[in-house]
Amino acid sequence: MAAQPTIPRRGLFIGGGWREPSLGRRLPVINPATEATIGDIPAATAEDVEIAVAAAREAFSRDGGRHWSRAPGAVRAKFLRAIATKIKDRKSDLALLEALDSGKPLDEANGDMDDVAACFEYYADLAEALDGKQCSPISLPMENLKSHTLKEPIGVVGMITPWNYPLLMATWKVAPSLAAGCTAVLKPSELASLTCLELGAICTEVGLPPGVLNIITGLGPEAGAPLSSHPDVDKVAFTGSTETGKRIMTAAAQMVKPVSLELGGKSALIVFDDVDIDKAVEWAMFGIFFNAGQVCSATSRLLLHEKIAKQFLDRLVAWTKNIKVSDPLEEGCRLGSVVSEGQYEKIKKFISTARSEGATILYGGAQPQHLRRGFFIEPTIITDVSTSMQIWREEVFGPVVCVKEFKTESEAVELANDTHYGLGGAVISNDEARCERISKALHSGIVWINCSQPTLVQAPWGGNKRSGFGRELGEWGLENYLTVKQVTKYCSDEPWGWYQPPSKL
Ligand SMILES: NC(=O)C1=CN([C@@H]2O[C@H](COP(=O)(O)OP(=O)(O)OC[C@H]3O[C@@H](n4cnc5c(N)ncnc54)[C@H](O)[C@@H]3O)[C@@H](O)[C@H]2O)C=CC1
Ligand SMILES: C[N+](C)(C)CCCC(=O)O
Repeated sequence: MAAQPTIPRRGLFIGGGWREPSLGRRLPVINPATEATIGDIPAATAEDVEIAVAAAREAFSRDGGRHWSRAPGAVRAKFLRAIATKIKDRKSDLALLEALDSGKPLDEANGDMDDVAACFEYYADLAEALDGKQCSPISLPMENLKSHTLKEPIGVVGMITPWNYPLLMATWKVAPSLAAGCTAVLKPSELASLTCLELGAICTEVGLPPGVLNIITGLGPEAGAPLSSHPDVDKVAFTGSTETGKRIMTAAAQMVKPVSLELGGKSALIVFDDVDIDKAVEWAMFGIFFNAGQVCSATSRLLLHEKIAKQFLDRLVAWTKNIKVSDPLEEGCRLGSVVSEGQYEKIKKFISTARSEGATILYGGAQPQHLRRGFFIEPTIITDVSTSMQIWREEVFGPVVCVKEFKTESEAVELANDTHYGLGGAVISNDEARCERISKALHSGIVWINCSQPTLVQAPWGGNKRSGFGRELGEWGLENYLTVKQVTKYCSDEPWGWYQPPSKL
């Protein structure tokens, strides 16, 4: 097991320095794998939100924006690359903090830190490329007018992020918004804020201009709500539950503030009868057991062709029995604890409701015998599911997959689309034409073919329906934080000629 680090005691990161929260309150940090309190984080309130937003506003307009918001993208790129380098230098201690804070396996947390660094580097490149995209001419059918566009940073961004990928989900917002020239106030989840606070320390080390990124930890209603309704915040970017997303959108609507929302999901993985069963089983597991299923795009509904269903489930159970469920820091751990007691209770309730509604718990469903402390739940496979059951309809956000069989391709698509959500979807088949057809037929923002979950920083990420709107990552992620200005010039020597000139007499 890795050595337990000291948990840094941080304040709120505002205006380039650390501040105690105005009301002096702090929240405990609980390691969900041991239930031990391992530290605390500041609890910001509306007073702190005021100060943080003011710092971000000042940084946005400092010196007319010469040093940040209107500076060449290359200037901002330098800082983003420096942050990436520091993340890489501190990879193992950040990963350890994140594993202790969230319960995810250390191997996963290490991978997340690689993704964080790669995301900062990617948007450094896009910040540079942005300079070359300015003043792009618009083709017009007349000679006397010329138009071009300017892409400008949207302003001060409020970011409210979840606990499932604490630093990565923050980075998906911080990196592109800073690349665009915005300044920001980040409010990570109270359930896992440690690595986001360390990002503050890194910003200081790389000399990021004060106020460009401010990080305030605290509870949703106390710190997140005043941020989402603040009149001086120009945009809110949110990842989290659909319920909170609705509240944020309502608050932002009062100021006609744009929002981007990356919300829940109930994604389906469709497996046809022409596949290599073991390969498909592994993807099905990765789709729902990775990060203990606490993934917005988790393929939590498994649709199996009836011809292979029995054999597939036998193999799925055999593979699942083999998953190492343990303390996240143990070598080879593949399933850690879920993030909190609240989440643990919620998942257990989902399982008991499924049982009482008549579904079969084919495997798992309880706390593992060997882990009596900590919020661990066995990887769980549920069959005999009907489309009216809660387990089919609602997001569990835990290591729980529900299974249904289908006979035909159209039935599979209909079942996959039978949800209010629209984030991800996946199909496994050796028939390429069928995979193409299904990728078009699924009502979701992301489709995986012959896999589930691989995520590329270059490719757009986001959902439809109640999974939200707006796209993160790729060039779409940068556009999220830019506004397009039209500049039109009259360039004829002739007068416009609409009104009669006054008589010269
Ligand atoms: N799509 C996703 O990535 C995520 C989905 N979820 C879903 O949400 C369920 C509940 O988890 P929670 O942690 O409670 O998610 P949540 O949506 O309440 O929390 C996400 C963020 O929103 C903030 N927040 C909460 N209430 C707020 C408010 N009124 N105004 C502004 N910000 C607010 C939280 O402090 C946190 O930073 C999970 O069981 C899961 O189903 C949770 C986290 C991530
Ligand atoms: C793709 N992955 C697993 C790295 C992140 C998913 C994002 C989310 O759960 O909100």
